[in-house]
Amino acid sequence: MSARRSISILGSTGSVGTNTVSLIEDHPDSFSVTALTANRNAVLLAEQARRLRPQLAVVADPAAYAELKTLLAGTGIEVAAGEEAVVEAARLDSDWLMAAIVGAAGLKPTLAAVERGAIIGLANKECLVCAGALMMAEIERCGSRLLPVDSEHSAIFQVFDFDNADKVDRIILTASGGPFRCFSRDQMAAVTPAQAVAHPNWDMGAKISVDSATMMNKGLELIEAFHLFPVTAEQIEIVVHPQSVIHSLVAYVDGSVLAQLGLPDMRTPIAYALGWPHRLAVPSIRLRLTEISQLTFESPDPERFPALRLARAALQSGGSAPIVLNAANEIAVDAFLNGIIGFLDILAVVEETLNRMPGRAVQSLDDVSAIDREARRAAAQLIAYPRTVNSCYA
Ligand SMILES: NC(=O)C1=CN([C@@H]2O[C@H](COP(=O)(O)OP(=O)(O)OC[C@H]3O[C@@H](n4cnc5c(N)ncnc54)[C@H](OP(=O)(O)O)[C@@H]3O)[C@@H](O)[C@H]2O)C=CC1
Ligand SMILES: CC(=O)[C@@H](O)[C@H](O)COP(=O)(O)O
Ligand SMILES: [Mn+2]
Repeated sequence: MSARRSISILGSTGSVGTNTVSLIEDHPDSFSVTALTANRNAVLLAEQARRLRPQLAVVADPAAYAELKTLLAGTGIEVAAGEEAVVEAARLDSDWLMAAIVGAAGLKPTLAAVERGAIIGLANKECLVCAGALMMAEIERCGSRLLPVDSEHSAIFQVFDFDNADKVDRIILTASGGPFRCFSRDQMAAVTPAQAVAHPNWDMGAKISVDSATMMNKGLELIEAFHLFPVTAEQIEIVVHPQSVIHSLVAYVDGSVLAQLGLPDMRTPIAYALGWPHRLAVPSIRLRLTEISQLTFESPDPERFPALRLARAALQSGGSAPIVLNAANEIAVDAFLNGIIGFLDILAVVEETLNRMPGRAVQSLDDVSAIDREARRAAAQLIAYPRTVNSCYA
């Protein structure tokens, strides 16, 4: 790369965010940093800001403002707080933005960056699940560019022949199967949050780790793939591949199947998007085929992992269903992590919320926001849970 690319990171203190920061620090001549945002981890955000010298550092939670301000006093870095300030951070002029907030809370700031035509590295799959059609239309309208960061979608992006999309037979999304791949339903009933977040291959934030354990992550990724690539829902197949080395595949009409392989390390898909259309060097990551004893594949079990059925049905219904699926899942996962409900209750809450909310059309972001709020309330009521975390609009 010749000129330095200016970068903003939404969710810089999270798992994807810290990997992005570390890649930027490994390539000081290639990048400068414009804005960093977190929810409430002011200590880590301030450390990152002192090293990367952004114009602006923002915490979404106003309660963390005083701490951030104190920690960055005298640095000349502007400090702000609140959801609107996160959106303002996304609006600041940068070439490239990493969307790595977790949940539907990432939708509004990501759209703010789309509107100014930025290149977006998209980790936050929930915003495509909730507002995929609206978001893709905005990207087209505003001349923005979406680069998938989710490992499977980065893999597909790298091997999908967009000039011959009609020659694609299907996309094969790989799934690790998560920590409970071989558990019976009875065993799953007793698992703890600590067991659920212990992913066998990937080191990720708590919410996505639980999603991997229920396989709702793959359900969300099915919907994400539908919006990112010119294929029908029926052309997206899910295959369990416990080693997470083949990150996904594209099968063509002539029988050729192209795959992207790599170690299960998010720095690879993040580096691909950060450097795009060039490739960044990440010398510490090397896949050595002779060190891998085997690559295996299985069909997913719909009985033990009902998330796959629910997500596919929501995608096929369209309209409000994917928004309800996502919102109920966010509430249920949060309740599980806080010890309010059991692991199997997560999908029971999602299914019951979908049953209780009649499907309706979605025409605008206001519709998305209203359905999201209603679904959070419905799911929280089902479990008498007082929180409605991470709404796409407060
Ligand atoms: N982790 C991974 O390897 C992968 C993640 N993804 C997707 O990327 C996204 C981020 O995942 P991950 O990094 O694991 O998540 P983490 O929980 O590790 O990090 C989330 C980040 O978002 C911030 N945040 C949380 N809630 C809010 C909010 N309401 N408003 C503003 N900021 C908020 C957090 O701040 P704070 O630290 O202050 O709480 C943190 O910076 C998710 O959508 C996930 O599905 C996709 C593929 C792989
Ligand atoms: C790293 C990444 O992209 C995650 O979404 C990962 O794929 C989770 O693994 P599974 O959902 O396949 O268990
Ligand atoms: Mn993924």
